[in-house]
Amino acid sequence: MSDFDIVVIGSGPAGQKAAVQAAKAGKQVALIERDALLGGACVHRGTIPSKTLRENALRVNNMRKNATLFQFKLSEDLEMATLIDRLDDVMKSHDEYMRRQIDRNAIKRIHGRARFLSPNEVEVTSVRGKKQVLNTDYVVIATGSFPRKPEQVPIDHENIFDSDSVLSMLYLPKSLAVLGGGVIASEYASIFQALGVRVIMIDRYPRPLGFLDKDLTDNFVNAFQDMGGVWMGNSVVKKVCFDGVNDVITELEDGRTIITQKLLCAAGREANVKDLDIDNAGLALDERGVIPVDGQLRTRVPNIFAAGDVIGPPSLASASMEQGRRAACNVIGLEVGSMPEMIPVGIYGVPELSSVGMTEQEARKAHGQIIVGRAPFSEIARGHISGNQDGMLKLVCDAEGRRLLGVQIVGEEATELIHIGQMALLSKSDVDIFVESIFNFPTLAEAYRVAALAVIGQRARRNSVY
Ligand SMILES: Cc1cc2nc3c(=O)[nH]c(=O)nc-3n(C[C@H](O)[C@H](O)[C@H](O)COP(=O)(O)OP(=O)(O)OC[C@H]3O[C@@H](n4cnc5c(N)ncnc54)[C@H](O)[C@@H]3O)c2cc1C
Ligand SMILES: NC(=O)c1ccc[n+]([C@@H]2O[C@H](COP(=O)([O-])OP(=O)(O)OC[C@H]3O[C@@H](n4cnc5c(N)ncnc54)[C@H](O)[C@@H]3O)[C@@H](O)[C@H]2O)c1
Repeated sequence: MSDFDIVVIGSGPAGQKAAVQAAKAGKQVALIERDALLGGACVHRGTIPSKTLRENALRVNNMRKNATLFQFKLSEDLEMATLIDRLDDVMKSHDEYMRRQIDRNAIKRIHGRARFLSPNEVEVTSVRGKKQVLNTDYVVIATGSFPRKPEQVPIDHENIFDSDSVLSMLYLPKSLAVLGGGVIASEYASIFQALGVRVIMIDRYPRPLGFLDKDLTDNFVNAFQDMGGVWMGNSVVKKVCFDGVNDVITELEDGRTIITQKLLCAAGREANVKDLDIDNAGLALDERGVIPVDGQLRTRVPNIFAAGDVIGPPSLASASMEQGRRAACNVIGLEVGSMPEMIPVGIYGVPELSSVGMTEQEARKAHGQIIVGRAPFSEIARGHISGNQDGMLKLVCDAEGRRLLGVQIVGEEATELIHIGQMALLSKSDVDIFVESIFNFPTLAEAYRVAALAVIGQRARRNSVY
């Protein structure tokens, strides 16, 4: 007899949803978390902390933009704690809500470090060193990821930080080098720049966020540079060191040297299996360094499933939650099919960026001729009212100008607005739906209508030519 039907390791977005789904189906579930608080990287070191800092950065940015209305200057030596003042409350309320949810679903919550003894036995060691062994029919691994530490970057969490420690800085620095041009780097670089820090972003690629539509990344780089930030593309970091006094020295492979007060290293993440002894369960990482799974999220060991960052991209809280839920459904035998292919991306930089479906470049490659309609927020009444005129929404359509292929948005509310386009894409609607439907006014959603009219105008011109 097993102690549990399912043992879930990790209480981040993937583990939480897996445990709740399995318990709701009447299974005996244990959720193991090594941290004192529930929620994983998403709540404690990632999504929620960075977005809390961003809220204050947006306030500062808005004050600066409205300098004629307010006499505004950030105080010298501003403590980071002031800038993330709401974070403790946000994290505690999240932990409380998760605890209540776990308890009311009769999930056994166990705090301790889990490791496999065999495919059906998980040993948990508490902080006091007490060990217990859980026998289980199934396991869902949801242990997430941790920041990659490149050899040449000696992260000391005092001068040279990673994304786990960057918010533990005591004071807002005067200058910051950000190593990386991915999502974490772009979010933090633009947030700190909006707060008035002199930020230099360094990446080996020519532009940041290379997977996004070029219009969006151009807009992001321009906005970052307009705030005073420096983007250094095509630059490989060779060595980083603290000078022992005040500054961090970053040497590039081309011989250039950058001196800043602090450095944030955001050079990717690695699957977190350090303590799990996965080989005892018959598992191994693949060549990408993640736990490989099939379309049902099952590993090569039949009773073990995995979900979230530990299985690799897209490495998003949003996708991890759904993977967790689906992993549990597959364990139980509830029909859920495979994961949706169309996953939106939301980047909470300053400005905000969001994308779903094809970029303009991908669509041109796949379809040759396409029609693109743009709506600058400066042409939208709500943009004028709220002072959000810097954004843009772009609809990417097929050559006929009918079928929607993708939606790309930059500017405030981009991550919310994208879902309208996502629903249109999923329901395979023609672009005309945005013109034939009536939206609330004034809203930024009007941008869909304006961009659709631009597409329909080009379609009409094209048809009259042919
Ligand atoms: C700075 C930053 C910002 C981000 N912003 C966003 C965003 O805006 N939107 C978005 O969708 N995604 C965002 N992400 C990504 C998101 O945080 C992750 O995709 C998500 O947290 C992954 O969820 P998970 O459940 O797989 O793992 P995690 O959230 O990493 O949780 C894993 C849990 O497992 C526990 N654990 C690990 N090993 C063991 C063990 N041996 N025993 C017991 N417990 C263990 C850990 O303590 C942890 O609590 C961001 C990430 C970072 C770093
Ligand atoms: N809003 C969101 O959805 C959100 C926010 C943050 C993080 N995340 C997730 O977290 C994951 C990790 O993000 P990340 O930004 O750390 O990783 P990443 O892999 O996206 O980017 C790392 C970057 O570092 C650069 N780099 C590495 N070593 C270098 C060197 N020596 N010199 C110059 N450049 C170097 C790489 O070229 C790359 O562009 C992402 O996959 C993302 O899905 C999502």
